[in-house]
Amino acid sequence: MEKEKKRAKITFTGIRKALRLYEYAKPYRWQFAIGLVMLLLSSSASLAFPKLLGDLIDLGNKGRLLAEIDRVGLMLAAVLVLQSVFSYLRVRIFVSVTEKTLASLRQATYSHLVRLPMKFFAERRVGELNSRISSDISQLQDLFTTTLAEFLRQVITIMGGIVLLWITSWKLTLFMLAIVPGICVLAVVFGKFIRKYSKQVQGQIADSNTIVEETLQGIFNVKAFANEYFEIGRYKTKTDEAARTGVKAGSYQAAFVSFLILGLFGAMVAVIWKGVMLMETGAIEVGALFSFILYTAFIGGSISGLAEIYTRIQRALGASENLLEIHDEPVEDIRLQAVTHPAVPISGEISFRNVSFHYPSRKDIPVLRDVSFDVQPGWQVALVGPSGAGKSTVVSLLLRFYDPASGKISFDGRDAASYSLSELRSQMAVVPQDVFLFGGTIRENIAYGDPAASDEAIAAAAKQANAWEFISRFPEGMNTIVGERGVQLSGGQRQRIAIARAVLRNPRILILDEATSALDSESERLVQDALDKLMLGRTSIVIAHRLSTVRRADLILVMDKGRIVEEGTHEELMERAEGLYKGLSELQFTV
Ligand SMILES: Nc1ncnc2c1ncn2[C@@H]1O[C@H](COP(=O)(O)OP(=O)(O)OP(=O)(O)O)[C@@H](O)[C@H]1O
Repeated sequence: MEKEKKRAKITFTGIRKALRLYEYAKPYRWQFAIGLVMLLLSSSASLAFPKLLGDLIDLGNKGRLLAEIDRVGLMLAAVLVLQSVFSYLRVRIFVSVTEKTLASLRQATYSHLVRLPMKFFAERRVGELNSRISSDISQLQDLFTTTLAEFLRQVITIMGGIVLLWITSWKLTLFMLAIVPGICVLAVVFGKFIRKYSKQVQGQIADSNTIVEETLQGIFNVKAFANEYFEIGRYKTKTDEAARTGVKAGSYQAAFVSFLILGLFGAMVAVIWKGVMLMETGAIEVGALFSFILYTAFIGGSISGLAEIYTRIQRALGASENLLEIHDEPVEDIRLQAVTHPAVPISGEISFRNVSFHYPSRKDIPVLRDVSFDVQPGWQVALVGPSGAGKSTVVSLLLRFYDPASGKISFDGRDAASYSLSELRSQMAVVPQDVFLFGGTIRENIAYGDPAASDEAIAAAAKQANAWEFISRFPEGMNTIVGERGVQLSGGQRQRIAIARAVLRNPRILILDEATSALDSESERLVQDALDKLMLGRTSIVIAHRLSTVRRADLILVMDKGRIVEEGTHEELMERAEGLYKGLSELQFTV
C-alpha cells in the first residue's frame, strides 16, 4: 500500500523533487549546456538527410542528376562528418558530466548514510541500503548518459521533422498528424501500464538479492544450522515469484511491440496512400514524397521511442526518490574530521538521573525504567543482570546512540546533550564482545582507534594489549591481512586487537562488553592482563560476565527488567541473603 502511494506520487511531484539532485550537477552546468548544443546540432544534422535524399531523387527525375550529383553528394558527406563529430563530442561531454555528478552524489549519499543515527540502521536491512547506493545510482547514470540525450534527440526530431514536413506539404502533414498522435497517446498509456509490472519485477529481484546477501553474510549460521535447504527454498520462492511477474510483464511487452508495429506501419501505409493521391494532383513531387515518408518514419520511430524513454525516466525518478529519502533523514551532528583535542575534555564522571527509555521501533515496550546511578572518575563499574535486563541499552545511551525518553544523563555534571557528539564519542572507546575486524592489515585495524597514529604508537598499543607477541610471530607482522571479519584470527587474538585499538584511542571512558564464551586459560590471562592495564586511570563500564571483574568493581549495578534492583560493591551485595546478585554470583555470571 505504502509503495503504491509512492509510485503514484512520482508523476506529480517526482520531477520537482528529483530536480534537487541537480545540485550535484550544478558545477558542471556549462559543460552540460555545451553537450546540449552538440546534441541539438547532431540531431539537426540528421534531419537534413531525408531532405537531401529527396532532392537527389528529384534531380534524377528531372534528368539533372549528372550536373548536380557532386554538389548533393558533397553536402551529404559534409552532413555525415558534422553529425559524427557532434555526436562524438556530445557523448564525451555527457559521460564526463555524468561520471563527475554521480561521483559527488555517491559521496554525498554515503557520507549522509554513515552519519545517520542508530535508529535508522536498526530499522533497515543492509541489502536494501546497499542497493540504494549501487543500483539506484546506476539508474540515474542511465538517465544522464543516454535517456536524457535520447529524449531530447527524439523531441528535436519530432518538432524539427514536423516543421520540415509542413514546408513540404501542409496538407499531407495535417493528414499524418491526425493519425500519429493518437497512436502516440495509446503507446504512452500502454507504456505506463507496463512500467507498473517492471517495477514490481525490480522489487522482487531486489528482495531475492537481499536473501543472497544475508545468507552469505551469515553463512556460518546457515551452515551450522544445516539450513541450506531453508535458504534455497526462500530464494526459490522469491525468484519464482519474480519470474512469474516477469513473464506476465513480458506478455504485455510483446503485445505492446505488436501494437506499435501495426500502428506505425499502418500509419505509414496511410500516409503513402494519401501522398500518392496528392502526387496525382501535382501538389507534391516524387522526391518530396520520398523525404516526407522518411521524416514520417523518423517521427514515428521517435514517438515509439518516447514511450520507452518515458518508462526509463519514471524508473529513474523512482530511484531518485529512494535516494532522496536517505538524504531527507536527519543526520547526527557528527564532525567530519578527527577530534584531536576536545574543546570540553571530560574527566569520566557519569550520572544517570531517572532515565527511562524505549526503542523507537517498539514504543510500547519500556526497556529502561527510572534508572539512576552515579559514577566517579576512574571507577570500574560492573553492569550485571539476566539477559534482556537492559545492560547493552545503558551502554547505547551512554554512547548517545539514542536519547532517553525521560530523565537526564550527564558527564561531569553537564547534560550529555550539550556535548558535541563527535567530541563525546572521541573520548570513549568500546571493546565489544564480538570484535569486528575490517578486511585490511592488523596495523590498519589497530589504527582504527586513531587513524592519525604513528607506527611507533600503534606498535606500543599492540604491546600494551599483549598482542605484539602473536603479531610478531606472523611473517608479515603488522602487515598481516586479516580475512573478512578477521576469520583468520582466534577469538582471544581478535579481542587483543580490539584492546590495542582502545589503547590507541586513550579514552576517558572505556566501555567493555566481556565475552561470554570462555577463552582458554592462557588466552584469558593475556586478555585480562591487557584489560587491567587499559582500565587503569579511566572510568570503565563493564557488561560483566566474569566473577573476577565484578569482585573488583567499585560499583556493581544489578539490573532486572529495565530497573536497577541492587547496587553496591561485591561485599555489600553478598550480604543480602535473598539478593539477585547473590543468586547470580553463585552461577558465576557465566549465563
Ligand atoms: N534495537 C532494538 N530495538 C528494539 N528493542 C530492542 C533493541 N535492542 C534491544 N531491544 C530490547 O531491549 C531489551 C533490553 O535489551 P538489552 O540488549 O539492553 O539487554 P541486555 O541486558 O544487554 O541483554 P544481554 O545480556 O542478553 O545482552 C530487550 O528486551 C531487547 O529485546
